[in-house]
Amino acid sequence: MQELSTNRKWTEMNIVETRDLSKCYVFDSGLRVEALKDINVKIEEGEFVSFMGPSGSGKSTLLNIVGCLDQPSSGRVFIEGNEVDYRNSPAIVRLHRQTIGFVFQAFNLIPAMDALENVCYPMHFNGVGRSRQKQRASELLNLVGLEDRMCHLPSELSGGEQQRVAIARALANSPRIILADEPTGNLDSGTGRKITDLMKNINREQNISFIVTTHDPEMARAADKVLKLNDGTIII
Ligand SMILES: Nc1ncnc2c1ncn2[C@@H]1O[C@H](COP(=O)(O)OP(=O)(O)OP(=O)(O)O)[C@@H](O)[C@H]1O
Repeated sequence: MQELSTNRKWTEMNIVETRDLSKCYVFDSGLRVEALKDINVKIEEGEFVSFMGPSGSGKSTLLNIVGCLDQPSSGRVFIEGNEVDYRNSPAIVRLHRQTIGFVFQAFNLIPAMDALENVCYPMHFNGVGRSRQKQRASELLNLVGLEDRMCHLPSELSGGEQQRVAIARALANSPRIILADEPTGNLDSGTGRKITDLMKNINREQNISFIVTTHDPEMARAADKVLKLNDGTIII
């Protein structure tokens, strides 16, 4: 009883929390890669947090586990105070539809859909009406500076423009958390700054928590908190 009430207190202020989270990849050869070792992080609602660290330090692995795209080897993850059960597929789908938005490093846009339709797509699964989908998608594409590219296919957009569509798509269902892997990594510095400002404005205005892996000092400066990883552990 006492343990339960302590757990509740610990989680209620945090939108994301990990406890002793570890990830170990084991290969057929017997080789083990300890990508994460006993990670404990607490991210408050509305916080903008950056994960920084050298290549291979575990940033993407941590982001993917928090985003329920991958499972930990051991340890626990709490989203909005609820422990994630990685075996409960319907619950994971709900988290992906309603709570967590993603920006992937490789964009992951649907090639046959234009920019507007790519942003509409996640809203379709949340039962948003067609005209509202188009209105919101159009507003979001305006926000990321692509008002004159709405009818372009991904193949007709630059890498930077595709990433901006991906950011607009991540915002489509007004998630509580956006997880972004190097969101400005493929943008020129001016566009990157606009995207950083946009993310920060949305973070402030809508109280959406952002967790971002980045090497970009501008993005790190925009963060409320920077967590530095090295060799699978948090060093700050
Ligand atoms: N699917 C996988 N199978 C085996 N090892 C993996 C896998 N994914 C990541 N790793 C290993 O886990 C460690 C952490 O990788 P991760 O991609 O999380 O690092 P990162 O900090 O995001 O790096 P980068 O900045 O280059 O993207 C690395 O040693 C990597 O080789």
